[in-house]
Amino acid sequence: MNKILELKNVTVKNKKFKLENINFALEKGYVYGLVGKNGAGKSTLLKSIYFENWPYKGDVLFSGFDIKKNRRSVINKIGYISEDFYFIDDRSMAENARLFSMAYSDFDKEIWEEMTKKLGINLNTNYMDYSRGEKIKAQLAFAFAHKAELLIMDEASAGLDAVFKKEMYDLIREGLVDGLTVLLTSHDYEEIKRNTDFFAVIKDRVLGEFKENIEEAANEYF
Ligand SMILES: Nc1ncnc2c1ncn2[C@@H]1O[C@H](COP(=O)(O)OP(=O)(O)OP(=O)(O)O)[C@@H](O)[C@H]1O
Repeated sequence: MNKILELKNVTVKNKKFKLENINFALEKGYVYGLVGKNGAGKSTLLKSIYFENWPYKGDVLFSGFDIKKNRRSVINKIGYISEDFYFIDDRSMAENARLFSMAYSDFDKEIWEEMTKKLGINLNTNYMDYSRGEKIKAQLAFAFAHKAELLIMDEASAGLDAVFKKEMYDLIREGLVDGLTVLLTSHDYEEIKRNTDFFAVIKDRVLGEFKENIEEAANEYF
């Protein structure tokens, strides 16, 4: 198994909530879906993997490297796509890309220009003036431009129009061929069923195993 992300005995928590004993490994080239009711802990888990200020206990390995010890290089290879991503609100997207690209060693300006053009992103608009869908488009283009190997997508597709949703999953499918891996959450059962290869359910503060059969996973959910 060519593991891109592995969690070993991980505990994530915030002031009111704890998810313990999380163990899973994601193989490269697949889409993994996390399912769970509102408040189940999906975002807490994803934020803890990506953001330094969401500490966890246990080991999180990216391509075998401990994230805590190799944060800078690992973050270069992860695209985090959600409302929580941190572009600067009162700067244009062009300025945001200029500033943020400095932190990404593999940022490819040509891919950025090609993707933003393809997705119809107006780079002169301030980030805060984008609609929710436009923000997600910009984040996705940015992640592809810095050659992310893992996309963590927290409710990224919520509220997207049908055309962009299809475009987004088409881009993901193309990326999978080159070894991209995606870990996503969504509340849209049909969408997650159509676009995800493995599913895991968080229920009663426990994360179940990733399974190929969504019906089986969903039995635990409903
Ligand atoms: N910063 C925080 N401080 C305190 N409690 C928090 C914080 N963030 C989340 N929580 C609580 O932790 C629990 C898990 O929340 P989380 O956002 O991870 O769930 P979720 O599965 O992503 O939910 P949703 O599907 O509604 O987005 C909830 O009870 C929530 O109220």
